Amino acid sequence: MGSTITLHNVAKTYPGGQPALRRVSLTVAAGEFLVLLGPSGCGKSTLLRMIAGLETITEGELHLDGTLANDLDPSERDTAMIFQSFALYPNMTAAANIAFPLAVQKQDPALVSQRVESAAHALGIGHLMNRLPGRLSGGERQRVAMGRATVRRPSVFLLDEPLSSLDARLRTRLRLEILSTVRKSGATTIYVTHDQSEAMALGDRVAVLRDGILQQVDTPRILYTLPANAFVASFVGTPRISLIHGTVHAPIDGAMAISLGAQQLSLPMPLSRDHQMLRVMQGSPLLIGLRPEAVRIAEHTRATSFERPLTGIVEHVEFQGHETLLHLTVGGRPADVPDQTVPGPPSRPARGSAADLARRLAQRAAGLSPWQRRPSEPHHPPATAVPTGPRGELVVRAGNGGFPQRGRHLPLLIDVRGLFVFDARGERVSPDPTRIPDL
Ligand SMILES: Nc1ncnc2c1ncn2[C@@H]1O[C@H](COP(=O)(O)OP(=O)(O)OP(=O)(O)O)[C@@H](O)[C@H]1O
Repeated sequence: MGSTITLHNVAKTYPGGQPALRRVSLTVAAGEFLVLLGPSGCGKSTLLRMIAGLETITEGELHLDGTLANDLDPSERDTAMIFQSFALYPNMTAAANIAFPLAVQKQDPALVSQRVESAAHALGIGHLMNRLPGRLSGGERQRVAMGRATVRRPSVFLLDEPLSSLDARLRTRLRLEILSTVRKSGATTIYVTHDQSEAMALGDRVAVLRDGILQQVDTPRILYTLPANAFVASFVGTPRISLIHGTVHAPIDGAMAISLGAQQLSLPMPLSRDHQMLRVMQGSPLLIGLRPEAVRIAEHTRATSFERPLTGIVEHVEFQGHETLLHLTVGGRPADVPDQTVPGPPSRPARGSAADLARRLAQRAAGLSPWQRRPSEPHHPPATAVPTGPRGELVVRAGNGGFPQRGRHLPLLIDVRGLFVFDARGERVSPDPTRIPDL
């Protein structure tokens, strides 16, 4: 059975260096498959190596099954670690390599050969058992390495980009084999990768790291649908979410709208609770996030009650084989993910009834002087308007209606229920904000 791994405010600073990890708190349940995801240098390997006992912990506590493990020797932790470049013993056959950890423990030879056989069978390498590593392909060697790690039946598997040196097809196949092998063993697994599609495919939950700070730990579905911030939103999902600078227009006596620069999206009435909250963001710089599935290419007359019209100009056509992506100019300014800020305590929990929120919003609106109120503006320009601004800031999937030429004007419909709104720090304010700003 797998161990529970608990990190409590764990930090790491290498001698003479910047902090590689800052106060990371995380619990991995027994038997869970957790993926650590983040860009190069964000601290993934450091965290894994600290759990394995290969790196000291500067601050904080690591518990394995409830026991403080900061100072335990690696051999006392019952973990097995697999690296990208896992070295096999070159002069030993695949079978001897797999058997090695048990041979060192002087286990009963009958048990050893039974375990080796079962590991080889599970990994589909039974026919390679008499070969030396030099006569195996990269993928076969990695399977032997997996066999060597699983044969001891550890409580915890720590996998550090084990497949990144393999080609895409083999990677996809082997990751399924890894998943099934560790699932069968019941061990707790932490799998490091910078490949978001691998993370989404494998993880029961995915922990996203950036600059040594844990951004979010959630199931792949929640990471995608409710990213905590613009960094997570842009790191997870292919094609990447389009982020555009925007503002909220909230006239007292008119419909609320989100401005994307040259064009606007009016919000459906009655306003949803999420959209009501956006009223208080009026005047603040925001990042508007649109995933391709919130946008369709269709005549404006075909809009449903949740869709709003926009016009885009085709800037670039990207053929991907299984799909074609269009990069469109809509007259907005593309936004970068804001720089990392160390998360502080929430300013105010986003709880409270919708009625309470509405009352506070009404109070705020009543306090505005007339010159602060904006006249209502048209919600979108005529379809013929040519947006200006930087190029190709909105990425959408081309439908089956052929691939439009560069420069062509396309009618778009945006499902405003699929809008993401982030504040200037990059934190999500819609949908379902994790904090609400002071009114
Ligand atoms: N032994 C070391 N001494 C000093 N600094 C180190 C050491 N190992 C890592 N670092 C630094 O700590 C930070 C985190 O490194 P780490 O290897 O954990 O990142 P990573 O997310 O695993 O990166 P990658 O995906 O490129 O392997 C980086 O800034 C790195 O330069």
